[in-house]
Amino acid sequence: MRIDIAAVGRLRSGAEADLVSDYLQRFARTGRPLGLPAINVIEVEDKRGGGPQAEADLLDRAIPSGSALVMLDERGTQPTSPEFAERIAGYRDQARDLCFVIGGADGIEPALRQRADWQISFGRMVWPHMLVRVMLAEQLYRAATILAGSPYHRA
Ligand SMILES: C[S@@+](CC[C@H](N)C(=O)[O-])C[C@H]1O[C@@H](n2cnc3c(N)ncnc32)[C@H](O)[C@@H]1O
Repeated sequence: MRIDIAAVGRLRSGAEADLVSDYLQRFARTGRPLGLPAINVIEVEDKRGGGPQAEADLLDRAIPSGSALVMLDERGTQPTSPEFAERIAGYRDQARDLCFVIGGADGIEPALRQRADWQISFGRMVWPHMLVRVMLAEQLYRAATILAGSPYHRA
């Protein structure tokens, strides 16, 4: 199994980059004994201002073929953290590669979005994509702690 996050935009050094790096390191440490691999972040950037279609083309080329696609979108379903963890464990148990997709300022192009195996939302409000990256990294770490039975997730 491999897990990737394919995201539009380059995350420069700063608070968000530090948080993403910290949560992904924690995920790697907690996930290893559970059979969960370290997560790769794939960044794509369209410097010509081609909008969602150009970003979709770049994402399409960057997404590892055969991966189950989990798209981050405010219109998606809102799983609880334990449901999210269970779903990740399910992909692991099927030895299915997994790629999370985060769009750019104008969102994920509709045809690409329709290819999603699962669309998940962090609420109906729109968040900046770099913050969504932090939130996703935290939820992935939380999922690993839930699967490990560790006390991080207290709910
Ligand atoms: C600034 S938002 C784009 C919003 C855009 N209006 C749209 O229609 O998708 C950039 C990206 O952040 C992610 N995002 C923003 N808010 C989100 C939310 N509430 N839940 C899940 N993902 C979100 C999505 O991947 C989105 O493509």
